[in-house]
Amino acid sequence: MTDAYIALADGRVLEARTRAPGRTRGELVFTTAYTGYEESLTDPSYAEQVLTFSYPLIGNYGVRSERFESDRVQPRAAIAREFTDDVAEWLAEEGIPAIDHLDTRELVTTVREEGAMACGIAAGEDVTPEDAKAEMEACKPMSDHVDIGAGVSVSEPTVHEADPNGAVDARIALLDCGAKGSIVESLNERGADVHVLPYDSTPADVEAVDPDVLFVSNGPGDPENFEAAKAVVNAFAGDLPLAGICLGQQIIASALGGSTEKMTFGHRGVNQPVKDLRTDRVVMTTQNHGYTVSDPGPLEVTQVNVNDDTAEGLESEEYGVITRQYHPEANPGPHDSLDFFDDVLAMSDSTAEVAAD
Ligand SMILES: NC(=O)CC[C@H](N)C(=O)O
Repeated sequence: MTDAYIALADGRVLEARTRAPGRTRGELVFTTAYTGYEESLTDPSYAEQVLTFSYPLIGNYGVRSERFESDRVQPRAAIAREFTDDVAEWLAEEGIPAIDHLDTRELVTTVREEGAMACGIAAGEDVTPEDAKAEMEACKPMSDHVDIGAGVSVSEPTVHEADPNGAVDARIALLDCGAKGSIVESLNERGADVHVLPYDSTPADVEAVDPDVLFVSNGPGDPENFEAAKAVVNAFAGDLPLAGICLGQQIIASALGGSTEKMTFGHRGVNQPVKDLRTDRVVMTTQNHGYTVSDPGPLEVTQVNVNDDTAEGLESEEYGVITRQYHPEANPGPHDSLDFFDDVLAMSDSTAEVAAD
């Protein structure tokens, strides 16, 4: 039954079935992840996007909040060939439109060829193709969401205490530009206290924490719009070890004089091959990004994507920087690169002291 429409920026309108009603708009992207739909749907990096799953059946092992990466569903809408009732009910409760029974292969091929694009969705009783088109026409380009961090960051500093059995003793200031919960957990379980700070914190706010490492999180939107975070990175570069994941890598590179650019359709999935240029070792990684570092500035590109050679890891001994474009914390996806967190904590003085004891 057709009771839903998706209008694409290329002028087409596709018919679908409503699984959760509503009207909305966003940047149409796809993930090839075949597992981890709860984690993906709660990843704050998907804010202002409409997420299409290329894997055809989404929801076949239920919905459990233990697997959530934040406290709500983050994309503006979700699309699959088929959603189970569990997922459809969850999305409906959250007020997130969901549609299925459309040819998602066609949608994914379109995005691969034409790039991530504006779309509009109208789902539910009495909607028309014109409703979907009106939503699409009101959709802003991602770079116009200049204050996107405000919707996904903590509003007050929040402390997540270390697991007392963790191997290290360190304090991390995590600039929360839309952080996934697993990043905090990965640091806590190794023994680091994590002070989560608002995305627009000042250098003085970071100073107040007196951290061993400044960590810039993942997050949605165009990295060039995170002016406050770039200023914080600049204030501490060379004085404090710096680490970043995804948006964090982009912000750190840009702050230190490099640059970023938008990719055609980005990398979203759980089997992106990344090669470490120093060891020639390739690991499978989880990814979710639409921008990339095009110029690393003073940082060295230490890891690249095997498919398209884009920068996956940046480091600098001089500045004390280690960043990743992919998601070492996994969730969803492979655990092959969890040692990133050990490498980050090895940069902190207190780790060195503990190790020397
Ligand atoms: N997962 C992320 O941190 C994404 C970073 C950035 N918003 C991008 O799309 O490239």
